[in-house]
Amino acid sequence: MSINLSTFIATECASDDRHPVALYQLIHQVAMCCRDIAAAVDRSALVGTTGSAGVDNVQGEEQKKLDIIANDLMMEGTQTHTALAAVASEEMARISRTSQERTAGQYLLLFDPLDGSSNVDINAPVGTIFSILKCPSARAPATEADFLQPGSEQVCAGYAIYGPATMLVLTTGDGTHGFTLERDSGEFVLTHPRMSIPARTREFAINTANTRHWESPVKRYVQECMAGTNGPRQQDFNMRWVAAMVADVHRILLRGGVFLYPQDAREVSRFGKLRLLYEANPMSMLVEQAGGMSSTGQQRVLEIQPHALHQRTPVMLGSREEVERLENYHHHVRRPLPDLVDALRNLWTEY
Ligand SMILES: O=P(O)(O)OC[C@H]1O[C@](O)(COP(=O)(O)O)[C@@H](O)[C@@H]1O
Ligand SMILES: [Mg+2]
Ligand SMILES: [Mg+2]
Repeated sequence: MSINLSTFIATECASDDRHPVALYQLIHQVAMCCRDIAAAVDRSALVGTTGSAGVDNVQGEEQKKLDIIANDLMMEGTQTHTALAAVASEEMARISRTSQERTAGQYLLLFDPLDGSSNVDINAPVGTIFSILKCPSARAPATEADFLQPGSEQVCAGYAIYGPATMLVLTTGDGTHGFTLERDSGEFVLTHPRMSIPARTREFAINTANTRHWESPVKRYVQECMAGTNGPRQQDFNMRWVAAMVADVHRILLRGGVFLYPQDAREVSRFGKLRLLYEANPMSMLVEQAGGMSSTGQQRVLEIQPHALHQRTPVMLGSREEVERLENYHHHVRRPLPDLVDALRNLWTEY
């Protein structure tokens, strides 16, 4: 007998003494928003919603029409949820407080409404990434500072992938579970319980067009993979890059591999490309819950203390042995005054 998302949530909820029912209701609501976004992506070529919206977002990146539509669907679908105090999105400069009266035990929702949105116009996979945190201030209106919690504080992380099939993958800290949308019934059906990333892999994912901008540990790692059976790794590797983090991470959850978006010499002021709070943190929790690892090369992603809502970070995640190897390569390189360099870089990002 198949288990759908509602049944799964009811069962989890009944056996969970860590989280209240309200959290599971919120997760279900976010899943329904993802279902609406899947439908919007599905019909985009038919109704003229592919292409650029002609404006930039807060990150200075071009917004696609579907970035805005996906953001609106998430906002509209969650605004009235009583368990939600405030929302932060890649597409919004500031946080948005919900219309709910502030009560104790509410949550904060963070999301990247459409990840990999440049794939929309070529009918390649895109997705939605989300993260849920407890709101620390019980009575006062939620503030941006409330969102600046390390990823280890997340109570739920997940993504939806809009590919040949729509899937929802989520964790509340007890394994990573995948559901497939059955289009006729509109139900998410549990198809991938307790996903598990193999510790070893021979597949890596990185945008090699940026090779000349990487730091030496990443150059070394990729060169060794590319050297194949003739190199120090003595085995051939395969390379994949979908240019949508959801799709690359999804592949890793299903068959292993390692995904890298490292620090880039061109991006000193941005300290990596991917956003910590609504890309790197949720993906890191999902990967760790599936037995993998996630690191900046220097530290566990989930232990980074955020200082800004749209902060960026280097990310290396996936099969444990490969991420450990990457960390070792980074630890062998002496960085000049690393703390001072990081502090200056962070200040630059913030102002
Ligand atoms: O185009 P690049 O530099 O290869 O970057 C691809 C990366 O950028 C992202 O598309 C960023 O996500 P957004 O589309 O949400 O901005 C990741 O999903 C992906 O891994
Ligand atoms: Mg993204
Ligand atoms: Mg996006």
